[in-house]
Amino acid sequence: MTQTSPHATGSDADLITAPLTYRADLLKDQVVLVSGAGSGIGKAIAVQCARLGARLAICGRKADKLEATAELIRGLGGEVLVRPASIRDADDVGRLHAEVWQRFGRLDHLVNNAGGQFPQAAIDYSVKGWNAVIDTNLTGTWHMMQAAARGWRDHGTPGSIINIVTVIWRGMPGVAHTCAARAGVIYLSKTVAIEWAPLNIRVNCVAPGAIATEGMDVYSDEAQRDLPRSNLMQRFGQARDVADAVTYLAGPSGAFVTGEVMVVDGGNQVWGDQWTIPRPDYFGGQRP
Ligand SMILES: CCCCCCCCCCC/C=C/C(=O)SCCNC(=O)CCNC(=O)[C@H](O)C(C)(C)COP(=O)(O)OP(=O)(O)OC[C@H]1O[C@@H](n2cnc3c(N)ncnc32)[C@H](O)[C@@H]1OP(=O)(O)O
Ligand SMILES: NC(=O)C1=CN([C@@H]2O[C@H](COP(=O)(O)OP(=O)(O)OC[C@H]3O[C@@H](n4cnc5c(N)ncnc54)[C@H](OP(=O)(O)O)[C@@H]3O)[C@@H](O)[C@H]2O)C=CC1
Repeated sequence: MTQTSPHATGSDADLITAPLTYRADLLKDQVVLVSGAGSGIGKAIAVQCARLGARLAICGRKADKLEATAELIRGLGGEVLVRPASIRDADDVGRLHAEVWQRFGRLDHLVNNAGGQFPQAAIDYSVKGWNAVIDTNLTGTWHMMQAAARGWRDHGTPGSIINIVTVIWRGMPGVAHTCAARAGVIYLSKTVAIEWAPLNIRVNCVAPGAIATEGMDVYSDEAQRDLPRSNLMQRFGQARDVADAVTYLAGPSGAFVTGEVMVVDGGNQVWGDQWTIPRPDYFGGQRP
């Protein structure tokens, strides 16, 4: 993440030195493809996988951001294929996957992290704005999923897909387009988890709540002030919280998990503001 963002979850130094939750050879020699790895959550996932012994392929639209991530990985002694690509371009995605197989001869995990949206009242969406969010988060993710599955089918090897979505269950006013796209990804994932089980492919999602990354800068100051109050922890989560969930699903711990959505939201799902007893000071004190 950029060092200037108020939502930086930690420095590059933190990414490479923070204590690991998992043993350091957990993903030894496995190949992990991470989209959107030039910043925020994707960068944390890519660097953590490298620290766990994986070889990385990373993509995103902006080469300079990817190079910065690659530098960290190489600094750790890791191997990384850097491939600028837009997940919205199916042909480019096909070429990216072919390059991964050519370079490494295998792919073990695909982490579909690339995505994003902008806040706007749904009634005001332009066709172009709607399409940008759906094409990126739903269709782009699908291009990557299908290319990975075809690779595993053609090579006769197992694989796993982990799609980063978000906590859509209560609706999110202001980002209806992304709620639609992520709901699509979740049920796409559950469905192909069934279709692709005979190919030995597991398909799961990780749904983060509010995580401190520079991606948050697209929201107003007011929204950014309120978002940490959207969960029981009353704070932003960290990119590494999401990276740990991804690692759980990629590692041996995830071997019997498929068609699942792992929620990493500090309790956003159960947080509400209806009290039959006085509201504790922790949550802002008595109701007016
Ligand atoms: C409220 C309830 C809260 C509950 C609490 C829940 C807690 C969890 C909340 C977590 C929510 C999730 C957060 C995140 O995901 S943050 C990190 C993600 N990162 C980003 O979102 C990055 C920023 N976004 C983007 O980069 C883009 O939105 C997009 C991903 C779509 C990029 O696509 P593209 O590059 O094609 O986009 P363009 O910039 O070219 O724009 C295309 C058209 O889209 C319209 N548009 C774009 N931005 C805006 C805007 N700010 N307002 C209105 N319209 C916009 C527009 O039509 C663009 O076309 P034009 O430029 O020609 O007009
Ligand atoms: N931060 C949060 O609170 C939450 C985030 N998420 C999701 O997690 C993911 C990561 O978000 P976060 O790290 O916070 O935000 P960032 O904006 O930092 O990361 C998004 C990444 O996606 C890449 N990307 C966007 N469009 C494309 C595309 N068409 N092709 C390839 N790469 C693309 C961007 O790189 P580039 O610009 O170089 O293409 C960028 O690196 C996103 O899907 C986000 O919506 C979900 C829930 C909460």
